Amino acid sequence: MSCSLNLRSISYKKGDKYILEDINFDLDHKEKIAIVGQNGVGKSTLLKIIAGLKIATNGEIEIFHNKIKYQNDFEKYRDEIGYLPQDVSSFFLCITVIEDIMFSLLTLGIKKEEAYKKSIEMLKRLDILYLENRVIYDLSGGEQKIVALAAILIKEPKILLLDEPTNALDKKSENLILDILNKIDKSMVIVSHDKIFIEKLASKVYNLENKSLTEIRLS
Ligand SMILES: Nc1ncnc2c1ncn2[C@@H]1O[C@H](COP(=O)(O)OP(=O)(O)OP(=O)(O)O)[C@@H](O)[C@H]1O
Repeated sequence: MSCSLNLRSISYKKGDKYILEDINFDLDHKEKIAIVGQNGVGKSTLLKIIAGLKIATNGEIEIFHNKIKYQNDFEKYRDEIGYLPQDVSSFFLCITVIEDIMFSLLTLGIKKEEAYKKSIEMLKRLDILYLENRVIYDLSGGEQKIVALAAILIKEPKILLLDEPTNALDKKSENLILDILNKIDKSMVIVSHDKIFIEKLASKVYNLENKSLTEIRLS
């Protein structure tokens, strides 16, 4: 089976306490899986380990069947992995919405005119064109979340790691995001407390409890 991600016996220790122990899962190409669990069980920590933002204490990660040995190895996959943090307030690098969305493309070497055109298309797709010239830090939490998602999606990463993509969103925005994510044929790991959202998006659901993952059925 061709996989985007393989996690083998991943553990993570904070101080003298294990937060995660012996975590294993495979994410097939274009598969969408969800991780649920109570507050503080380590869901965000696990996503950060996969994104290369935290180093596992033990265990092994493979990305596209390549073993990640050192944190630097994650650099090779920076453009392939789109990570949406739970709190996006420190996610942005530019002042206005359009600048931030374009920035992702300019760093990929795309010319300014083309980057602008694509960014406008993405804002339209996410129904936030009206935010184009707004200062990001003046936006609501929900608006910031959608802008962050736009900045990630525009780079067309092969793996999406989404931490609570719908918290702070109203029903209309949530449905729009659900529709967009359902249409994206990419591998995804979604952490969410929103069971209805997960049911409509993920083909597998794992519960994180007592430091380990168990596959569950929601209904
Ligand atoms: N920077 C940190 N310093 C100290 N402890 C931390 C830090 N980050 C996370 N933790 C602890 O690690 C544990 C797991 O946190 P994590 O944020 O991964 O949980 P979570 O399952 O994502 O929770 P939530 O559903 O509330 O977002 C918690 O006990 C938390 O207090």
